[in-house]
Amino acid sequence: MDLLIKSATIITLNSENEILKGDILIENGKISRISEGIELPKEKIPSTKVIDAENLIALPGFINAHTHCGQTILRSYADDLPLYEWLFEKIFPAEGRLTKEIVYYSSLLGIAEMLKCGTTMFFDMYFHEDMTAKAVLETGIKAVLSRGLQTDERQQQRLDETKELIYNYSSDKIKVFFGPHSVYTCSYELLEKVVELSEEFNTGIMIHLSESEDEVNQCYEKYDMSPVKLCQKAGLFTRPCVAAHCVYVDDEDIEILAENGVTAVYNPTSNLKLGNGFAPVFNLIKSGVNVAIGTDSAASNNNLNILEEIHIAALLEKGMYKLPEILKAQEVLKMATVNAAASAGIHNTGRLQEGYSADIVLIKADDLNMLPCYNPISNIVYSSNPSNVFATIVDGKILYMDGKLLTIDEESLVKEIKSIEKVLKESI
Ligand SMILES: CSC[C@H]1O[C@@H](n2cnc3c(O)ncnc32)[C@H](O)[C@@H]1O
Ligand SMILES: [Zn+2]
Repeated sequence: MDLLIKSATIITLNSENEILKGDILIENGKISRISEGIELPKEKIPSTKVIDAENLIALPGFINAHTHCGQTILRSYADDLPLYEWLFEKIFPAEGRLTKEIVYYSSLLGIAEMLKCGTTMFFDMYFHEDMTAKAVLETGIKAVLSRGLQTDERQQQRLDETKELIYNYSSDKIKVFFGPHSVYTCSYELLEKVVELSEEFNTGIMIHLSESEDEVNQCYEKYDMSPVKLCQKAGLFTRPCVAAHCVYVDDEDIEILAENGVTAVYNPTSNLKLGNGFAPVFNLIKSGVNVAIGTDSAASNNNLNILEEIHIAALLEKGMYKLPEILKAQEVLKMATVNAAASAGIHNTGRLQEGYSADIVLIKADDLNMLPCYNPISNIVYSSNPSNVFATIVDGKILYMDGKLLTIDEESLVKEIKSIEKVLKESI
């Protein structure tokens, strides 16, 4: 069914602060027209659903540029720990117990939460990633997926799984990237191999990069250079590269990221919760680095609420520099939309523009916490929460509307998650 969104307040993100009042016509999953007073021809009326958006704000769907959807099942399993203790002593051993079936339901749980927050696409790194792909296709959300890679006796198997993902799932909905986990879990040779393969398969790379002080110190000890320089040396930045965290990057690192068109993904909550500190977001942007925004996983955040991430991102920088104008609301909104799409070379989403995919979030503008509205962009960044999300639309299909998930059976998902929780409580 086609869609006509009538009389919306439209944040296009096409140009600085462009806000229109008008209609959006969606045909065959694409935005075919944005204009005032669109009238449907008679023959189109039966096949077009009309949404009265007089009290709604329409903007590009949010893109969560770094998460681990299959890890949602470990929410609140290991909290208040530093990164390496959290990862090596708690998370990796627990992940050994996660079956394909668990990762499937965990992915559904993560996707359900993201849809309720207005997310239309996410970047993911995990294992049993074919199960995340299955959940993506069933629910209708979009994703850039990667099988996490590490150096050990199963390194080749993980590379083979990445190739299988590419063969089996690459489509309009799913892009597959190579996902070397980090410089501390991957050998230099593996990093080089990933570059070679990403060239061969004409795809990109996502990696955790310079997340903690320990990572950087160990990298200097082992390689006598920073993680950013090591990745550059291995050739990672000759490919489209999405680097999560980038907390401990010095001026030379930032220049390298900017010159090579690397996207840095800001994960403020995860960085705070794991005690890793604050990424130099202002310096990154000022130096020309493309910055996107991500929640990281529900095991380190502990939610997948991109609206909260946007809010925290906008506030942190102001407080750190004691400069409220340093990171404006519109800039943060771009990180969660346009910039993220650009990071994967996807040029038909992240904006509301004719010809683009209809990946749209509709936000209620007349909820109490959204009133009054002198500036819709400010209200979204500083005032909104997931209860204000009215609809999440991907490729013109409504996946969430008025409190209901339309492609996920929420009741049976809750039952499945509770029974998995029971099993995991006894085994991890
Ligand atoms: C091998 S699949 C991906 C792997 O990444 C782990 N992970 C999740 N969050 C983080 C983080 O912030 N830093 C490093 N690694 C992280 C996840 O548990 C999976 O094992
Ligand atoms: Zn991560």
